[in-house]
Amino acid sequence: MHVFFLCIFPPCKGDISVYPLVVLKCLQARYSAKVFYTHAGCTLVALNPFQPIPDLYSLDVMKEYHCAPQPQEFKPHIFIVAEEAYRNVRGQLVPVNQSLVVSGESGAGKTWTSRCLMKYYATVAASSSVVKNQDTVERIERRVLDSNPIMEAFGNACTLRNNNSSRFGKYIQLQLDRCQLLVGASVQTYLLEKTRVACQPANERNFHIFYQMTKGATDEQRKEWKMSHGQRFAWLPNSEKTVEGWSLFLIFMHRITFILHIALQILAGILQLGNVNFSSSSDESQTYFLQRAAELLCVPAEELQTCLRVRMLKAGKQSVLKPCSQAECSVRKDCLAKVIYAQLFEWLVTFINNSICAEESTWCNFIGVLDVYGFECFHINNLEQLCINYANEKLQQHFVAHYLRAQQEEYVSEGLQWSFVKYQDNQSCLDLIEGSPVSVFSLLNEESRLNRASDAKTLRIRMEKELCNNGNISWDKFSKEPHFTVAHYAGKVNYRIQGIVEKNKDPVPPELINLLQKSDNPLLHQIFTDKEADNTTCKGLSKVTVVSKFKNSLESLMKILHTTTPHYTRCIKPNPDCKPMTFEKEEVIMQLEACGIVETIHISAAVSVSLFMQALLKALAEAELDDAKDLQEDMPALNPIIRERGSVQLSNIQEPVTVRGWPMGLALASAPSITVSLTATGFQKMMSVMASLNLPSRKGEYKVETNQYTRGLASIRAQPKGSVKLHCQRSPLLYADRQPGKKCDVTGFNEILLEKTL
Ligand SMILES: Nc1ncnc2c1ncn2[C@@H]1O[C@H](COP(=O)(O)OP(=O)(O)OP(=O)(O)O)[C@@H](O)[C@H]1O
Repeated sequence: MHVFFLCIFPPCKGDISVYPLVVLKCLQARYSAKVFYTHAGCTLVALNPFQPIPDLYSLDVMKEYHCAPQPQEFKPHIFIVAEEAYRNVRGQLVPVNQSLVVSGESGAGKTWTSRCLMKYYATVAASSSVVKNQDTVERIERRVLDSNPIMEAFGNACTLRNNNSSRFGKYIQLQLDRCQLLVGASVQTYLLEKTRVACQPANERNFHIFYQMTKGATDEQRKEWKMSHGQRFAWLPNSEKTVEGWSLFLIFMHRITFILHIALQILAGILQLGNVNFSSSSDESQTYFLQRAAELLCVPAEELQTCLRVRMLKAGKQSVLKPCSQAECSVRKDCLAKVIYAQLFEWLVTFINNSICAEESTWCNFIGVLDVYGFECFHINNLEQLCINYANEKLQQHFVAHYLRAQQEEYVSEGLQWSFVKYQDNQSCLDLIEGSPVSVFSLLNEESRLNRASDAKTLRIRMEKELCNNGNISWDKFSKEPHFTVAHYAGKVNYRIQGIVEKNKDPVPPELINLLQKSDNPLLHQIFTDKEADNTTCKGLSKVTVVSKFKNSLESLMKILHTTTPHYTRCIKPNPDCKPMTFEKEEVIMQLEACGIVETIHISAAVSVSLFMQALLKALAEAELDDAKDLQEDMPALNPIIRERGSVQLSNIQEPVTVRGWPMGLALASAPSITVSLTATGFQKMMSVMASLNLPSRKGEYKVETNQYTRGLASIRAQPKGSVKLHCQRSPLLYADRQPGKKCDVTGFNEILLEKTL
């Protein structure tokens, strides 16, 4: 039997690693032309300009997008995403509720984007009713928008990567009534970085609210907060820098309610607590600050001191008191501050929700905005990064499922067999992290429940033994620090084991909770008494670990996401120094990997090669030629190639070009180059089919249009020695701005590029 080759290859050669580079070039060219938004498949890529762009988000622009018959034909913009979601609700397209998922690394522009989205809805979803019911509408829009700076004051901080970094994730649900008017909102938050209260990384700061208080306090407030002029606080490093959100804080102070005053008094107590030093040489100052802290927290000073200095050990029914070492006292002090701040933040979110949430009977649909931390990989990674990256894995899985579903719908409507395409998703990585019966989380939880100090080396050995069947985990046995490495969809991350179990336990000595429950501060008393009722604090037995709590909250989020129509926006930070108009390629390429854009291209490539082949076969079959059968018999040869993405050579890349006046467009078709063995008969039949199809030919090359199936094009040329070269292209993944009023014809776009290569 002779073996011939059917080569499908795209216009120019390269390999899989070239893809992100082409996307990069396109984004860079657009950035330097001050074009910050780009569509990439079903995702909007948003580059951070790091400077205000006049009129990009003005009221007029909002109206333009809102009123356009086809906003998607306008320049890519966050308002297209906003409007599309809004119209879906209006059209009651199932699923009617929408989720706008905004992701990206710290400083990439997620909060900015979320704010833009909220302002958009506060404008367009209210405008038509202003006349009807001005008071209510004005109030609710304002209240929703006003809740932002309050929450940012408590949950944001100045970090090395962003002067206004959100240290928590949030899902804001904008509630719409039957006429799609904004009638309320609610906020769900995730994983506040509470360690920052008592420990700020070098050159970073504590939460904004503390600086706003120390700078903005009136004399009267200073007195109330027992804060002398110019007093320095150990937990407020870098106080000399400008205070983020200070002007908003002043407005906030004017409108502040009585209960928020009480909350600020508690924060003042935390600041004084931070100045308590347990070294024996500073007994006097210890008493001084401790006294102030106790007064502000409304607890007896001696009891506070005892709680911080003496540990209660349970031995059967007996309790034994044991003095703590200096280091242990500090840990207890930090723990007290963290638990107070975390509970206060939770209370604040409930407080805000109570003031902005509409009554259930008044709203019927919602648009959710999800602003979560992006994938993180630092030099040292701990439990926080594991949780964040786990959340990103979950979201990536959701994104891929959505993306494939969208493609599936398109292809099924075109009569193609979707079942042919199998894609290996990130389930095995999720199994590794959260799966049952054994996973990283289950082992951490088991270890956390044992009543003994955890040993990093022993835990590593246990992990290795229990999880060795999962290919996503590995270990460098020669590393000094015990760690484990997880191969995430966005790259490998090393997690340090030392301290991870303690973080997961997040222990709060019961003595501290008892003390806070006795507080005369009504708010402090309330939040800790309520907590006891819901069993989440450490009264000893029913402690929920950090990963369990996070997993549960993420599962609820995923449940909501699964019932909504998602829209994805990936924010990209073009340089680490937050400089305007500076595009650093290495920085961007890492984020393209981390936000899953590269992964999407891979999937798209795997999908399209399969579908393209099907389309071609279908075209041949529809020409009523039996000969296509032989080709179909050879199709199974494609399966393994498609499944093992690594063996598929991707090489159909075009440089960014200017076509038909579309600036810096990019044709990035997603059909890779593959080699398939055909039988001699198969090859001959294929050639005779080609000849009988009456295709237009140029220089001995045939051009087949398969747009009715794939919106793609192919050109086929018989090669010497009996092989066939097939150029194929599908819809570009990334495309240029579409001209207003003119439908973007992606096929036409490809056609031009194809003509160039013929
Ligand atoms: N579209 C934009 N136009 C102008 N400036 C922007 C835009 N997007 C972001 N910025 C600037 O970038 C800064 C960082 O953005 P933002 O706070 O939204 O990042 P983030 O992704 O939410 O970061 P983190 O995860 O740390 O909270 C903003 O304070 C703002 O100065």
